[in-house]
Amino acid sequence: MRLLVIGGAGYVGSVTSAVLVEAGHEVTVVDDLSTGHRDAVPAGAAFRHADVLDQRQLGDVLREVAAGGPIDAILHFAARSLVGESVVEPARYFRHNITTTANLLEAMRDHGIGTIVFSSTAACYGEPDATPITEDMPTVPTNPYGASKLAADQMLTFAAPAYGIAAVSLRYFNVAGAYGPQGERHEVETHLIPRLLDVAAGNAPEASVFGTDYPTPDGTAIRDYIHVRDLAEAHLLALGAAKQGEHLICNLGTGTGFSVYEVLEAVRKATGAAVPAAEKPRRAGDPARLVASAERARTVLGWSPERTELSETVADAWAFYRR
Ligand SMILES: NC(=O)c1ccc[n+]([C@@H]2O[C@H](COP(=O)([O-])OP(=O)(O)OC[C@H]3O[C@@H](n4cnc5c(N)ncnc54)[C@H](O)[C@@H]3O)[C@@H](O)[C@H]2O)c1
Ligand SMILES: O=c1ccn([C@@H]2O[C@H](COP(=O)(O)OP(=O)(O)O[C@H]3O[C@H](CO)[C@H](O)[C@H](O)[C@H]3O)[C@@H](O)[C@H]2O)c(=O)[nH]1
Repeated sequence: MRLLVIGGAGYVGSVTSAVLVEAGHEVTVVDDLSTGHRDAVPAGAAFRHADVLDQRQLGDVLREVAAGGPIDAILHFAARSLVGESVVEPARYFRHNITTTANLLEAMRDHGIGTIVFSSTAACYGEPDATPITEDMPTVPTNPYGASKLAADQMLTFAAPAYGIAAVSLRYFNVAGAYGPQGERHEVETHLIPRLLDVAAGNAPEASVFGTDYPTPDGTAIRDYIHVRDLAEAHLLALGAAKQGEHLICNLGTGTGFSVYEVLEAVRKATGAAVPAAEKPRRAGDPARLVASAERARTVLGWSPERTELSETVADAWAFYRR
């Protein structure tokens, strides 16, 4: 397939681009490098620098790429995705995450592009009453980031039949790990594993454990850490499963949760470093427990995660960090 990967210079987008290229697809990455890196784009993919918030820039890229042959599908990873920042800049988050999606959907209609795979998030569910989380549970986001992603999902639900396109939203839980030279490299890093690796490497003095009074066995928050390589495979399967006029939503997680203390232990083991950690108050808006049911992804996409050992995921992240 001829594919456009919007946001393919970022963490998840670069790993997925590498897997798509390996599978024999023709990939063009479109990215404004606002949080991504030019050198993260795999060698076998073409690159176009453009901001998809700007319809003119997007139109220029589409015309240029389509001149070489029809575009079969778009994978849309581009977003503002820092939960804490979204709480202080809600309008910016809504504008970015909704407008990028709206621009891409209208461009698909205008250029006859039939399929979109969208990066959605577990943050759409907010504070669920129960785990594992299935796609039919209530979506009540607790922060503007999750709300803006949910709004984009809803846009896809209406746009799929209206424009006759095939849409798939993949709701990632906590993405972790790396795939060779592609990994997590955010300038502003809020995610647990890379922050712990910073301490292990001596680049930060001490780790923070946000909240030790959650109703969980050890008092720290539980998350479902999905290996980025497994996540990338799901995008390949989603391209095959997408149906014209329909919007499919699938959770992607392992179905197993680990607490912050368990992740800290895994990082200490993988790195051999002491990783001193201080107990801090809860981070605003953090749910106690987010664990996916990936049953729908299993049955509809034929997907199942293969890298479910936390130790392996952390070891891959550490190997990338040390490069
Ligand atoms: N990392 C996670 O744990 C996680 C979890 C759930 C969902 N997600 C979603 O997955 C997607 C990818 O996340 P990530 O961690 O790889 O983020 P990232 O910031 O590493 O990647 C996003 C990429 O999009 C590019 N981009 C942003 N705005 C753009 C624009 N207007 N035009 C062109 N390019 C633009 C950035 O430069 C960057 O390369 C996001 O949509 C995020 O909301 C991530
Ligand atoms: O230094 C840290 C960083 C994080 N945490 C804790 O570790 C857990 C995981 O935090 P992350 O920041 O790694 O990830 P989140 O669970 O906040 O992820 C949320 O935000 C992500 C985007 O940033 C995704 O959208 C994801 O689906 C959504 O649940 C949370 O309990 C957090 O409080 C710490 O204790 N110390």
